[in-house]
Amino acid sequence: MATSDSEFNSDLLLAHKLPETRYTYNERDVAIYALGIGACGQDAVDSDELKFVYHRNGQDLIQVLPTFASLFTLGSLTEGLDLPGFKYDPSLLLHGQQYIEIYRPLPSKASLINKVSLAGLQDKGKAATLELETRSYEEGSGELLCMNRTTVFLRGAGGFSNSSQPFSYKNYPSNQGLAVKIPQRQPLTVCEERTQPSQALLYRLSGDYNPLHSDPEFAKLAGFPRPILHGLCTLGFAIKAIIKCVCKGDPTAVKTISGRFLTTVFPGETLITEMWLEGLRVIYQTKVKERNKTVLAGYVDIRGLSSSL
Ligand SMILES: CCCCCCC[C@@H](O)CC(=O)SCCNC(=O)CCNC(=O)[C@H](O)C(C)(C)COP(=O)(O)OP(=O)(O)OC[C@H]1O[C@@H](n2cnc3c(N)ncnc32)[C@H](O)[C@@H]1OP(=O)(O)O
Repeated sequence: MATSDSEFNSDLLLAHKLPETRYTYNERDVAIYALGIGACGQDAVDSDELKFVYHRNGQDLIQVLPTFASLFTLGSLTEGLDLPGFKYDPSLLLHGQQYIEIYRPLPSKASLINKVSLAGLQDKGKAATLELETRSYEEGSGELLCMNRTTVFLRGAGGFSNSSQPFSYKNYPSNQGLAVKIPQRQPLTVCEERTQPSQALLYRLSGDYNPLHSDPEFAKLAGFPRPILHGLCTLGFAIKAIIKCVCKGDPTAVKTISGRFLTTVFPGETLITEMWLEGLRVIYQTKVKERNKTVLAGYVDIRGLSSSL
């Protein structure tokens, strides 16, 4: 169905095939990512998190945090996505949600081929939400390693369809939603971690160079008093807390990750992640201590439970 709006053409948009992308990484990238989400940032370097940033020559391999998989989508959205039939201003883009399924433990180095497709587009009036699905296959074996579904919230890009029947396209099963109800009872466990004032400058070295996180002038034009933290950096802190507190430090215990970014985080703020267990699902929410605001909420499905819980 094509609408009368000259900017928006759903026929063109839905027929468009997004190009494959490639992502190659090694142990150095894995370590830089882990440092970017605060690994070894709170305790002395002999903490449990050393395995994410260092391994002795010839002994074991560096361990890969499951949220590292979110980087495989770099290149699809961060450099501005050209979609025929749909226009938006990339400087007003905010990361809205992230959903990740991990099918087998992430290797410490790999070369991946990403198949990218449009998973959703919604006209929210003042904004639009755009969802991209990325399936990452290991080059050579062709094995499917993981799937990411990235939702971006495009401020100012809504209102392109009939307001009495706003355009809504979703191309994935409804049971893969992100909706989460935070339990009313006390959390099972809570983890507090301070981000560094330089956190976004460190995190960006993993490949998301969006100036919203580093350039004060750009941040002001985008409506913020100063650069904000990458959503995926906040998500990385939260999931690392779950691995530490619920999964006994085992990053391979994580199967599925979902998170919705509710409010922006500023580098230097303290993140408090509260966790509840429901079967093999960890429901979590992350608050900024200094402003007492919930910034992220979601769930993590795990493969098994540690006996001490
Ligand atoms: C490696 C690949 C990377 C991918 C690219 C990412 C690039 C990065 O560099 C960019 C970033 O990291 S930006 C930083 C992280 N994100 C944020 O800080 C955003 C935080 N969230 C907000 O500010 C608000 O929730 C806000 C502004 C998002 C929405 O708040 P409101 O305007 O108040 O919206 P509201 O009126 O409550 O809802 C309107 C409709 O939108 C839906 N919605 C709300 N929040 C959403 C969110 N976070 N994600 C998806 N949808 C969302 C609501 O459900 C509502 O829809 P409906 O009317 O149908 O219920």
